Formats: sequence, C-alpha cells, structure tokens
Amino acid sequence: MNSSTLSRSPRTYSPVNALYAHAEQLQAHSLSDLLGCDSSSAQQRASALAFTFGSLHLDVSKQRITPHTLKLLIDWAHSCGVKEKRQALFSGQKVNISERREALHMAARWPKHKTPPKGMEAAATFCQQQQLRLAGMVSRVHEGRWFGATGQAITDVVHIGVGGSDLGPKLISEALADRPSHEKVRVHYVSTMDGAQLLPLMERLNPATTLLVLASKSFTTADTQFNVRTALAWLSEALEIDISTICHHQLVGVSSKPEKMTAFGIPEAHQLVFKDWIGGRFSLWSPIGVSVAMQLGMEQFNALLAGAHAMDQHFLDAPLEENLPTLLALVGAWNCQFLNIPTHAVLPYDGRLKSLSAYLQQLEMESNGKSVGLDGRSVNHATCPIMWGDVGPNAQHAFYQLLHQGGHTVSADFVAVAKRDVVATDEVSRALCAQEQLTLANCLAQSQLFALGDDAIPVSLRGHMAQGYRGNHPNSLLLLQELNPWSIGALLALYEHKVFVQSVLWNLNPFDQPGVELGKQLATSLYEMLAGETLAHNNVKDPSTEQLLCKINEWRQ
Ligand SMILES: O=P(O)(O)OC[C@H]1O[C@H](O)[C@H](O)[C@@H](O)[C@@H]1O
Repeated sequence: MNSSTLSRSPRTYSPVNALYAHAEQLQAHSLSDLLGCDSSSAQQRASALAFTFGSLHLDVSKQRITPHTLKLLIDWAHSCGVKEKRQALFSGQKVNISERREALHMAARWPKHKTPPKGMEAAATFCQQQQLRLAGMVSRVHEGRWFGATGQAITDVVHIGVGGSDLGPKLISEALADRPSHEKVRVHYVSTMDGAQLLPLMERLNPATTLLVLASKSFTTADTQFNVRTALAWLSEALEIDISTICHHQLVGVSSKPEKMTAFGIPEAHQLVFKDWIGGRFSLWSPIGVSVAMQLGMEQFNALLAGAHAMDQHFLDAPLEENLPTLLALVGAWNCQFLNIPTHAVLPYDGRLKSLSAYLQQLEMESNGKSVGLDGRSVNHATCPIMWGDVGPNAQHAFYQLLHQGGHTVSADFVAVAKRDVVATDEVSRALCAQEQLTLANCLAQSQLFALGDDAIPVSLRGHMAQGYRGNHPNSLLLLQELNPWSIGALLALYEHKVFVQSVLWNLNPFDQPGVELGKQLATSLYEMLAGETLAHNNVKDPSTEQLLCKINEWRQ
C-alpha cells in the first residue's frame, strides 16, 4: 500500500486532516485565481459566500476559500459538536469548566416577555430585576432627582473600570455619540491605572455634580480601586465633605461582589449586581452598561440588548451553513490554523468605531489565547491570531504600506456602515454625504487590493502604476446598514459567538483567563519596593529588572 492510498484510507480520514490537505492544494492558487474575473462560476462563488442577517451583511468572498472549503469547515464544526455545545451554553450548563460556572451573558439580554431556554430561566429573571434597578437609577439622574453630597443634581458620570468593565461601554458610548442622548448628562471613561485620564476630568468637572460609577466584576482590580480612591479624594477635598458621605451620595457600584461594595461604603440602593456567570469581557449587557444607559437613555440601551438578542436567536436557530457567528469563526480558524496566518487586522471604516479593535482584542485574545485544551493536553497549533487594528482610512496613511508591499501576510475584517443619518443643512449634508461615499469607496478599494494585489489594477493602467502589491491577504467585509444601537448590539454578539464557536473547534475554555494573574502578583511586590514599603530587592528575580528598579528609584528621589 503506498502512502497516497494510506492518506485516503477511511481510518485516517478526519475533518481536520481533510482541511490540512485541502489547504495545501489551495496554496497553489492565489486569491485572485479564486476570485476570478467575470466568469459565471466566479460570480456563483461570490454570491455563495455572502450572507445577510437583518441589517448586517457578511461577505467572505475575499477569503481564501471555495464552497468546498466551506463544506469541509462545516463538517469540522459538526464533528466538534458545535450544535450540542451551543445548546449546552444556552441551557446554563457549566461550560466554564475551570471556574465551574455557566456562561450566561445571553441572559442579560433575554427579553422579558419571551421564555428563555430551559436552564436559563433563573438567570434571565435575575438580570431583568437588575435591569429594573438600573432603569430606576437612570431615570433618577435624567429627571434631576439624583443629588450629590451638596444637594446639587448630577450632570456628569465618570465610569471607572478597566478591561471588560470599560472596553464595551466605552466602545458603545463612542459609537453612538451622535445619537440623541440625554442632554443634561455627560459620560466620561477612566481606565488607565496611572490616573492620566482622571486628571483632566478632575480639572474640568464640577465636583458637586459628578457621579462616579465604580465598575469592577471582582471589585479587586487595582487599576480601578486606585482610580476610585483618587477620584473620591478629589471630591472629598473639593467639597470639604468626608469620603464616606461622598460614597453615600456620589458613588454607584457595579460588581458581582455585593459584600465588597457594602464594605467599601456603597449603600445597597446604589449597588448594581451581576453574577459570576457573566464573564468580564461579555459584561457590557449587564449593569456594567449603566453608563451607556445614562448617556443614551433606556430606550436605546434596550435596543442595544435587542440587537444582541436577535443575534443570539440567529446563532441558536440558523443552520451552521447560514449561521453568521459560525461562518465567521470557521473562516477565522481556517486562516489561523490551516493557512498559518498569525495576525488579524480589524479595520473599521467609520471613526465612530475607533475602539472596536481594542474591544475585540480583549474578547478574542483573552478568550482563546490559550494552548492547553479542555482535555488538559497541549494544543499543537496557534489558536487565536494576534488581533490589532485601527480606523481604516487613518491606517491607510500609517501601516498599509507594509501590508501592500511588505513581506507579511495578514487576514482582516473590514467593517463599514452603508448609510449615516445626519441632520444638517443641505450644504453640510451634501458635504458629509460625499465623505461617506469617499470612505466606503476607500474601504472597497482596500479590501480589493488586499485580496488581489497587482491584479486589482485595471489592465489599461498596469504599465503606468507602481506595482508590487502582494495581495493574497484574505479579508471579510462586515457591512452594517446603519450604525445604531440594534446593529452594534448584533455586531458585538456576532463576535462573542464567533469566539465561542472557535473555542469549540479548538477545544478550549474561552471563559477564563488564568494567564493574566501572575503579572498582577509580580506587580504587587514590585509596587511595594517602589513605594518604599519593602527594600527586599533580593526578591527581584533578574538583574535587568533590578537595575531598572534602582534607576526609577534614583530618578524619583
Ligand atoms: O471587572 P474587573 O474584575 O475589575 O476586571 C477587569 C479586567 O481585569 C482583568 O485582569 C481581566 O483580565 C479582565 O478579564 C477583566 O475584564
């Protein structure tokens, strides 16, 4: 029996092996071969690789795949039990095995009048109760009935959190900043542990009318605790009122640890609670989103939840072949595992989505950046790619040169918004409309150039234009009809479920993050040395860090 017969033997067949073999065959073809020209088969391929759900459109026709690739990928998804594990997720099974918890962020957006899946009922009821409390707080602030320690109504909300307690709400606040919002309340975000974002706010805001939101699932994250401490010291000093009275009037706590909020001095009436079965990076929909609701009002906050819920339902119901989160996951896994593309760019062609890549970095890299499977075995291939990105049109003037003519291959998601609702005078509207069209044209041009390289240049121009565009960067285009609460809710839930499906394909637990702990512990002991509390330099494990510590201490004298 020769080796080729062996490789085709039914005993050695597995969807993964079939995909590796298929990837090898496809390497012989450039993306431009796959995309073809005007032939009818190329057109059929393109239309078979485009999918619409509501006001979201996903086009993966510039990926290095054929309908046959997709078929193999779907077989793989079936063989990994995506459908069964999706069911387990929604029915509240303890899918977060290491922490022995459910992962029920979908309960936070489950509509009140719709029966949740069996196993999610209690979670949905709990989330709805907290939403009522949240709505009560929002209306108190909006109606001018929330008074600070000196009796003045609140005008500014400072949301203090980091990671999952910051990135989602901040992204939404920026993305929807041009929507009608509550004109009397402004929302600000503070996350960096150095106080750099807090300082200008302390100079600018009125301490008597500022409400702090302390958002921290664990209620122990040093970055957030230190920022809050500084902010409270500012309010206390400026208003000449003791900190516990300030805590009583001008501090809202959002956490999964009510006892810690109480110990901190936050009255029960100002606490919003979510349970530990909502992971930090999946917590935007929980009371962690309170500042978004403060900015946009409950109607728009509910529309955000409705968009995310619509995606949940689509993920639950749609066959895998038409299931957007599954397709996005499969294409991403194909690029990373089978085509060995190590990095993935997120390129929104809309300035309002400037924080999308930071949000997705946490969502994807913290979830699936792991190399030990659920079975305890090492995974022998890269799992999540390194995610990075920026607002596309700006990035064109920064790093696109390397992508077009450098030596790396990347994959990318272009994200674009088809139409913008602008209220302006005729002339300004026309000017803005031209800007929108220009942005969309640039998005399509770059997505084409990424895929086709030199072949994107019309034949008539080839002789005159500088060439050497490498192309072959597989990319998807995610088109939103409009950027509104519903569509961004659906978009983010799409990525959440993408991450879940990939975790199933790679046999990982996407809901823990053990790799971030050690750094925090090391920082704690170094902090003590910097703060002069211990002089145990001999605890520093390497001379490089020790000499840096000495230099810093010398310069801080
Ligand atoms: O919400 P917190 O408990 O303050 O956590 C904030 C962030 O801290 C971390 O270190 C985790 O890696 C993140 O997953 C988390 O979102």
